[in-house]
Amino acid sequence: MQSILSCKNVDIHYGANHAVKNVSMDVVPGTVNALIGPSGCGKTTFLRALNRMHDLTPGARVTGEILLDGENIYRPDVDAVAIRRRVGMVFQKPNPFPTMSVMDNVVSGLRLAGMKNKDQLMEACERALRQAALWDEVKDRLKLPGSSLSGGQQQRLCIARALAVQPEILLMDEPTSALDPQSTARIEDLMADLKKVTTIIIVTHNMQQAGRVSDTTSFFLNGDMVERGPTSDIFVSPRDERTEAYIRGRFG
Ligand SMILES: Nc1ncnc2c1ncn2[C@@H]1O[C@H](COP(=O)(O)OP(=O)(O)OP(=O)(O)O)[C@@H](O)[C@H]1O
Repeated sequence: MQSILSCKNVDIHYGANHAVKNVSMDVVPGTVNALIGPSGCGKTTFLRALNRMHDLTPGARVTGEILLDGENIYRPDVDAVAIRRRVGMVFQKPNPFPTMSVMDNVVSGLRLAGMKNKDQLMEACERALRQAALWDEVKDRLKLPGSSLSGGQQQRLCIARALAVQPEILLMDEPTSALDPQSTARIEDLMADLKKVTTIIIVTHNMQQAGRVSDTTSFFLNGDMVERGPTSDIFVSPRDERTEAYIRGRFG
């Protein structure tokens, strides 16, 4: 199957620190792809390169090619804001706009893109909240501030906000690390449905989570992508002894 995202020889530096080294990977549409590895190995740095978030990081430099539907997202004439609409992001800590209502949070990206029609906005809001498995809990509270929801609901609100603009890819940076086990389980359950509408790349510290939710797993160490493959292969029969040592809990 044709890749939706193709990374070729990607290097990322912060000044003299070579944080990601010559990483290549192809991502198939409609899959969940986990990035795992010990703290500081470059997972988040790599993830943030995939929607040009490093444009906003002083001293960060990305080289190599990152092709979205065959188009290099770093070409000088490509608009980073347009890329971030096509490649959405959910962060570690839920970050809804605190004073905006639930509905305004969800449709904020659509409003920025120029959508004004109230019926269309409402329709898009309901669709995104349903996709994020939050509609039933908030349908009577759409006018309350986003900050009035629980932590787990706020994270699903952020997922809905990211989904509202119908991104081709959703980047998730440890999306459950600030949540309790029950909220974590809800988001993990949600991912199987989300891949029907988008393609997911998720950074996780939690190997059990990677095993539960992902189709492919990539193991990073010291900025190198040591090994990548179907999640079952990586966890059952890794080819590289460093992957094996990590997944057996011998370091990290
Ligand atoms: N904004 C930054 N400026 C300078 N160096 C950075 C910056 N962000 C990360 N680094 C460095 O880049 C390397 C990779 O960090 P990164 O956050 O990508 O690792 P990680 O695998 O996501 O770690 P963790 O699992 O702890 O989040 C580390 O050496 C880190 O100190």
